[in-house]
Amino acid sequence: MFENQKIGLVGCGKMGTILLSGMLRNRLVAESQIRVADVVKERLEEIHEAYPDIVQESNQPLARSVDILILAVKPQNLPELLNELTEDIHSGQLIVSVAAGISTRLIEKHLSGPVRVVRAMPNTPALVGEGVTALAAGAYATQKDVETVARLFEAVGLTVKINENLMDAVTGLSGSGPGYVFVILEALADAGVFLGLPRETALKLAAQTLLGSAKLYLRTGKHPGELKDMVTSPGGTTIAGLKALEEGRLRATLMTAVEAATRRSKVLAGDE
Ligand SMILES: NC(=O)C1=CN([C@@H]2O[C@H](COP(=O)(O)OP(=O)(O)OC[C@H]3O[C@@H](n4cnc5c(N)ncnc54)[C@H](O)[C@@H]3O)[C@@H](O)[C@H]2O)C=CC1
Ligand SMILES: O=C(O)[C@@H]1CCC=N1
Repeated sequence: MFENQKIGLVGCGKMGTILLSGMLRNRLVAESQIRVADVVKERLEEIHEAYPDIVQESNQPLARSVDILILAVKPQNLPELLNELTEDIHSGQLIVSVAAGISTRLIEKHLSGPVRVVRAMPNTPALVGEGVTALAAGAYATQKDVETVARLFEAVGLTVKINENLMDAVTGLSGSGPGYVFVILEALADAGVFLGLPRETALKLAAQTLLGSAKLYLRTGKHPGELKDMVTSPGGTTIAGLKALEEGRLRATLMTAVEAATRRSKVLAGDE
């Protein structure tokens, strides 16, 4: 599908390189089809060591020469980058932005003429091919463009298509979600350690329990409440633990966390 297409990546930080390695691992594209740019020389040196056939260029010539341009700089750096690239990006290209909180409308406003923009919100489990990425089309992007971008992100996990007005909520839930899950993982392991388990064993038990439970949900499609009931014997151990979770307001706390991150995404967008 990407044969003969040139893919450009501006911003080779955490998310940019996760995507890069996923695309290459899955042989969606060859190294020689990729152009990368970053303002930090060390990042480019690391990429050259790992992928010697990837072409390195500065932002403007890169933006001019590629078919698909992925923008993976921090949201705070994106407006300035778009100003730099206004004259280079043209209507024949497909632009992909992973920046939290930056709308396709804002990106389109910085560009001259109608440019097809698709916004993506991936997450870090993409590093091991288990990410989830939400995709939304800008004003000029077609469903086919969204499908094209989905193919790229399927190299690093699942994809979902959404309306862009829900993108801040996605950012608060799955974009930021790995942060919450690692705190939960660490807390479960701490509990095991408190009760005498070796740290390594406790972490393995906790991590596989999270992974297995998530898979059980995804594979069976059963309601989470039903799966919870499956493990909860009357008068047993789980219900005692669940009561403590309710007393600690775990559900409300998680909902507040997602809400706070969503609000922050809106602030980054300048919506609040
Ligand atoms: N890290 C994460 O979990 C997720 C990040 N994102 C989004 O991905 C984007 C990148 O985030 P990270 O990779 O975490 O940040 P990062 O700081 O690791 O990477 C950003 C890279 O962009 C480079 N850069 C900055 N200004 C530049 C410019 N003008 N030209 C070329 N390169 C430039 C930096 O040197 C850096 O290597 C952000 O917009 C963020 O909102 C989206 C989903 C998840
Ligand atoms: O914390 C952040 O702003 C980025 C966006 C989603 C995940 N990490």
